[in-house]
Amino acid sequence: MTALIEARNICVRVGGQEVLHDVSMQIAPREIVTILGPNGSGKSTLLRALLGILPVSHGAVSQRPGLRIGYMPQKLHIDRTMPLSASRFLSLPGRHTQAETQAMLTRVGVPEVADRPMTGLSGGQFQRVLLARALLTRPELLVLDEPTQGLDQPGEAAFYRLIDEVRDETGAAVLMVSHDLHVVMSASDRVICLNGHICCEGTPRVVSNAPEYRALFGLGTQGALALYQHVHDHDHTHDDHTHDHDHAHAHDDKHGHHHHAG
Ligand SMILES: Nc1ncnc2c1ncn2[C@@H]1O[C@H](COP(=O)(O)OP(=O)(O)OP(=O)(O)O)[C@@H](O)[C@H]1O
Repeated sequence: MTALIEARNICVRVGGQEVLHDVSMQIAPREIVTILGPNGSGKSTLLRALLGILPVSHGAVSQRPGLRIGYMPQKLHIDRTMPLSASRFLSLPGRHTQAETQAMLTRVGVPEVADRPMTGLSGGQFQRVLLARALLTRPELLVLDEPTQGLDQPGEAAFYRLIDEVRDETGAAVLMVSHDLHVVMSASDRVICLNGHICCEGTPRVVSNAPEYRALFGLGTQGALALYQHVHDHDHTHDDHTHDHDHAHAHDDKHGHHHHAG
């Protein structure tokens, strides 16, 4: 298989409830794919199922053999009573040398935090250290769960630029969850709109014009829609439909082969 990672018709149950139903997706090398969806729509669950942290109740997940993944989780609890410096934090999982951790902190733009305690870092510094940790494994796939949480808008934009640079430098594919429609729409090759199942997917342009996406995000999408209205190709074929089974697909997307009923 050419995909780095693939889910085929997976269902995932959490706490006795089916959180994901019949989800199929795959990530190709070098792609930046973003999962969008309301709170509780199963985004983190999908990442965790793809990573093999959560079992699937139906379907299958496969990874390319030997695939190296760097994972940045949504939440990471650091014990406040334990004085843990950023460089020590980075050296722990993979036994990286101080030179390696320092070089990575420099790469992600926070060389000054090496000797500072993790609990004393700002939100933006903390997220960059988490990215550095994910990058130290030299991943072919970076999995980022809401990587810009707690960042202000300039911080967020800078973080997405950094991710884009990293992809260009290392060739890693990126799969991330984000709520920031503006940045997501401009920084992703492909967007997957999730609400327990895949509602629509495709290039940002296709998804931002999909009725499922608009229904899911309602008025909150005005900014992102305004941003893309003027560039979209005025293909309004989907807008004319009123029934529920009109799922948008990316016509210019070689991976857009999913046909899910609502
Ligand atoms: N440990 C758990 N026990 C019971 N239910 C859970 C557990 N973890 C998650 N869930 C439920 O599974 C559903 C999906 O959760 P998930 O965290 O994947 O959503 P999400 O889309 O990432 O949400 P958010 O945008 O708020 O981070 C939610 O309804 C949540 O309440």
